[in-house]
Amino acid sequence: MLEEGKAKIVTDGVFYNPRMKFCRDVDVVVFSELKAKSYLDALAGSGVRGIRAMLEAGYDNVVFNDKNPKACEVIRKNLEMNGLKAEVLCRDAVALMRERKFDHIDLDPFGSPAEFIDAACFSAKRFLSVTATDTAALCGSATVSGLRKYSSFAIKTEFYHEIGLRNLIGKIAREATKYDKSLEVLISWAKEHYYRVYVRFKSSPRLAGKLYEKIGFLYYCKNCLNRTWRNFYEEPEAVCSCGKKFVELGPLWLGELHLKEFVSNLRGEKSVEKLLERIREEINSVSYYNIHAICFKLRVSPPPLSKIIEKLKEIGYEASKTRFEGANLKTNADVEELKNVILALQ
Ligand SMILES: C[S@@+](CC[C@H](N)C(=O)[O-])C[C@H]1O[C@@H](n2cnc3c(N)ncnc32)[C@H](O)[C@@H]1O
Repeated sequence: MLEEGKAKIVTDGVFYNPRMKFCRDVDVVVFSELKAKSYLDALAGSGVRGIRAMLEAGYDNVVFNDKNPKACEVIRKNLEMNGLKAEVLCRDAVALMRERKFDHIDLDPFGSPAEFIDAACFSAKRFLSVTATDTAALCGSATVSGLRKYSSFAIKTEFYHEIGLRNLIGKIAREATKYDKSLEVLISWAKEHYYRVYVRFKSSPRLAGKLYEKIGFLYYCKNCLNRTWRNFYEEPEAVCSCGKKFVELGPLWLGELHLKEFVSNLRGEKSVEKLLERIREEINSVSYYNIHAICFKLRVSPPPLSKIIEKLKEIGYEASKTRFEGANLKTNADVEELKNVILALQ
């Protein structure tokens, strides 16, 4: 028997990844704030996510689903062991989500969530939370997989984590609008081998059309590392100010990666709070700069990140660390201004 949070679980050979504990720790903090009226753990495995939602986030109308009969047997055992009662279904998740609606749906698949997103956007009344572990397809390392799964073009850049997260949200947003749903991103993050996104839907054909002001293309210059972005209603950009052609990445989500008011209300234990703090600090900008990549171009050694941020702020720009792992910063200064700051710090 294992213990995770307040849950006691057995796995009996059914999938359970202890490395995802942190993800579920954040879940209980986020779910407590959502207070959903019904919840579908669509790809439940051992049921640990839904069980923790019941024990730690006050969720009481929970449906567990997994197409693997062995998983369903384990979920029933785990519910009983934790003194809980809930409906357990052994269905194909897509078929189930086409038949029934839920206030909150969680998708936590093996690899890509792509095949489930359409039905989840149809079925989820208010909230959808999604994990993706096919980071190569999302972030541009596997361009053709990204096209196949997400109908979005990406190449490997030095800000690939953000491309991956924006690619995933972009897919959810595009699938939602055909059901006349708009969305806002409550919180999202990238860690190790996965991305995690929580969105809130709003039904409105007008707002669904307006959502394309937050979906579009990022233009990236491999020569000088400049980037800019345009939404679907704006004229595309072809050439960088350095004279080289831009590479066009997308469609991607260009909107906020979290909702300030929502994140400011969340409180977690130490490691969760560390992530929340980084998210709260991060300024709103579509892509981060990786300091090592810029210094490599400039053939200089990287100054401390905090010094660059301090200097940018001193001369009137916004600047912050990011939620993404690595020597990254966000700023409203353009790449040439950032390069000047780095050179001045040598
Ligand atoms: C990554 S595991 C879920 C892990 C679990 N959510 C957790 O937090 O530990 C994915 C689960 O999805 C189930 N699954 C895969 N395809 C499915 C489908 N089309 N419908 C329902 N369940 C499916 C698998 O049997 C597997 O148990």
